[in-house]
Amino acid sequence: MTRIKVRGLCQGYSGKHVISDLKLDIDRGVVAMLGPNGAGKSTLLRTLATVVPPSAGVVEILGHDVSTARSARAARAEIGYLPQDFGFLPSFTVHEFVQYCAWLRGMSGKNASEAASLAITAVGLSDVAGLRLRKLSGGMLRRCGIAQAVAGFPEVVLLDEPTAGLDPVQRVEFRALLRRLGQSAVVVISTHLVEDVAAACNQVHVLKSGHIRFSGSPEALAAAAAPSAAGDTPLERGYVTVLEEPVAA
Ligand SMILES: Nc1ncnc2c1ncn2[C@@H]1O[C@H](COP(=O)(O)OP(=O)(O)OP(=O)(O)O)[C@@H](O)[C@H]1O
Repeated sequence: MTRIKVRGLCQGYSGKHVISDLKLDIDRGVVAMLGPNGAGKSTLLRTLATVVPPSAGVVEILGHDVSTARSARAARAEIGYLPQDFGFLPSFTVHEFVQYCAWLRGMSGKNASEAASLAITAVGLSDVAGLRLRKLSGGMLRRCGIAQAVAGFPEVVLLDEPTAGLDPVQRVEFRALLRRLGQSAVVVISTHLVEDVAAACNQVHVLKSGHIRFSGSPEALAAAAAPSAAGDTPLERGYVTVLEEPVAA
């Protein structure tokens, strides 16, 4: 089943489109939205998360067309979302916060509590589960944000720059978590980091100026590299090549 289906999506701010006529089908696995600053990655994830309705076009999440409030609500129960600017409640403990976010998605209190414990363990925060969020470091807060997105193992997980602020060991552990999640859920991450794509993603879409410039496997992106392209790895060179290719008129 196509769990995320996008057709003719336009999205923007103050009447100016930052995403134009975008088409996307995502069935399973870990999928990267890779692109430079301002490409429209966060705008796309926000739209998939049903935070904002599409300006034009169709977005279907698990078969729900999210343009109406009712079907957006139905989809939201199965979406875990980590926004780029992740707001948190400083006086909540880690466990209370993750449980609260799971409860907001419609889980009962007991199930939400169990789901929170599992998610907190998955991101390596069990030792600080009782600590208030205002006491956490930036990297720990980011992991708490990831925990709330994956609590209860929703079918669709959307993570906006999830590895920002993580140290190298946490990043490696997080990629392993992504691979585990991707076995049952659709996981979409936005990132600037080709290392994240190489280590954890089955599929990558390169986004530039609101258009998809490449869709395929990380291996196919590496294979697209021009011999003269800048970059330290084949994947970086493939990414740079795709970004620099002229757009067909
Ligand atoms: N709330 C907003 N109001 C007005 N313009 C916005 C808003 N959010 C984003 N934009 C603009 O939309 C464009 C796409 O931004 P977006 O944050 O989606 O890109 P991005 O690929 O996620 O970038 P980054 O990697 O820097 O986070 C940018 O030109 C940005 O300035």
